[in-house]
Amino acid sequence: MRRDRLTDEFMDRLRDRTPGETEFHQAVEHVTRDVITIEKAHADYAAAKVLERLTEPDRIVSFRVTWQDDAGEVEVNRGWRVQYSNAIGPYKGGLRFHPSVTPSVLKFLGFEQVFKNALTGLPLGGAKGGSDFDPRGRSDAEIMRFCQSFMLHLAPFIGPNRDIPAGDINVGTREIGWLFAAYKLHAGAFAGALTGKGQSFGGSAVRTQATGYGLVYFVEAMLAERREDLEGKRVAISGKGNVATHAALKAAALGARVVTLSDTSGTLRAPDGFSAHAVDWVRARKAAGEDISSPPRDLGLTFAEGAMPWTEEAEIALPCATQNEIDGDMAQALVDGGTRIVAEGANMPLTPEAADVIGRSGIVYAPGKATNAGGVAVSGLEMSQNSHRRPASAAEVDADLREIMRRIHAVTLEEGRDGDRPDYSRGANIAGFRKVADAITAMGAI
Ligand SMILES: NC(=O)C1=CN([C@@H]2O[C@H](COP(=O)(O)OP(=O)(O)OC[C@H]3O[C@@H](n4cnc5c(N)ncnc54)[C@H](OP(=O)(O)O)[C@@H]3O)[C@@H](O)[C@H]2O)C=CC1
Ligand SMILES: O=C(O)CCC(=O)C(=O)O
Repeated sequence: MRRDRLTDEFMDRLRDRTPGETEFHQAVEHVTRDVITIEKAHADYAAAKVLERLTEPDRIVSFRVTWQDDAGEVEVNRGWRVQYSNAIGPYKGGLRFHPSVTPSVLKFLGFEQVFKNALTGLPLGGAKGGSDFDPRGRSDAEIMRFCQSFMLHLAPFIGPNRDIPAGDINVGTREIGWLFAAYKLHAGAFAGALTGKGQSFGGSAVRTQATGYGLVYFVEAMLAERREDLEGKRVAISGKGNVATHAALKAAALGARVVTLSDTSGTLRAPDGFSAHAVDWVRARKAAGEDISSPPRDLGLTFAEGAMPWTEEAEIALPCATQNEIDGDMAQALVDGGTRIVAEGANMPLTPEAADVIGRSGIVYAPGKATNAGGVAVSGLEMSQNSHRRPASAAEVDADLREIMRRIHAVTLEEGRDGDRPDYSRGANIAGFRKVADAITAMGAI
């Protein structure tokens, strides 16, 4: 990573204030290197101490979640909601249920969400929440009871004009249904305090697909800049969840050959490209809580235990699993394999070492805060539909999503033009920062 004295001093102060929060420091440093000189050059931003304010969440709600397992035993987990910034709109961002969830992880995700949501052009503040609850190996009834208890604790702090959670890792439409039912009981009212709802009770068409589709629309726009398209391109994707599988389906529909999907057990390879049928099989494994190690013969897939997708030759790489999934060695494998574009479906999938390797290579890199913003953008559209009490058709939402992703691409490119090779990362950081900074400075010191 580029080094500069101002950022190093800023980061030293942050690390002193927040010891041990490594994921949070990683996310903040990435943004700070691009925006600290913008803040210093802008007298209002500097006087308002925008960056210092943006490295402290508005508040963190922390709670105990007690629930009963199928054997009747009491289980205790921890839950949090990081309400990061509501400078440009109500708090908005997903809920993650995974044993790796900590306040540091949720602070990094909330921080990223602030800039991402600003880039959508919609009035959405940033937040993130979740629990260290591990749904793996739990029955449906146990997961439902956990969701109900989690929401009883969270409900007093959210609402349609206050904070609107949605899904993230291990929180899909099914969990949102259980969370929404508990919210509705608590509030004594039917209000759009969650997005990603089922379409029969206020959910938007295309929200489930939106992050993966949006990622591919962004890549389409990157290719169009070079007068290219997806036809015939080899695309390596990691993950087997919501984002990965919908990115795979959309990329294949636009003519690309998707050559990998993966989970924590290993990587599935499809030298001739995943068919929609093969992607459906992967989705079904995820829904059943099972790994992808035994694909049926007729799907044309081979499984490599413990392997990652990045040694497979591909022009385009879409990491869609989780943070820090690509380390320096895997980034080098991407460079050696001739990858030309890395666009992030996951939030912060590159370690700092991987970001350095890719930064020094000729790869064009686009960060998650721009490329995976399609999910939250359609959540914003769901909020509008709920307020108007008027659902939109799938065709309307998909067209809006594509247009929003094109606009995000245009804005990040405009701010990130750098010779022949666009710096989308710098563009996204600066464009997101300016929007939030303008709102913060306009509101004075409070
Ligand atoms: N859902 C959304 O709308 C949005 C999601 N994102 C981001 O996208 C990423 C994926 O989220 P989502 O698809 O919703 O989550 P899901 O829960 O649907 O899927 C996540 C999948 O990733 C796999 N995985 C986790 N770690 C690894 C790893 N190291 N290597 C390979 N596979 C791994 C898991 O495998 P296993 O089953 O083995 O654990 C799991 O199946 C996250 O970073 C999330 O924050 C960003 C914007 C919006
Ligand atoms: O739709 C939302 O509010 C959540 C999206 C999300 O969590 C994300 O963009 O990482």
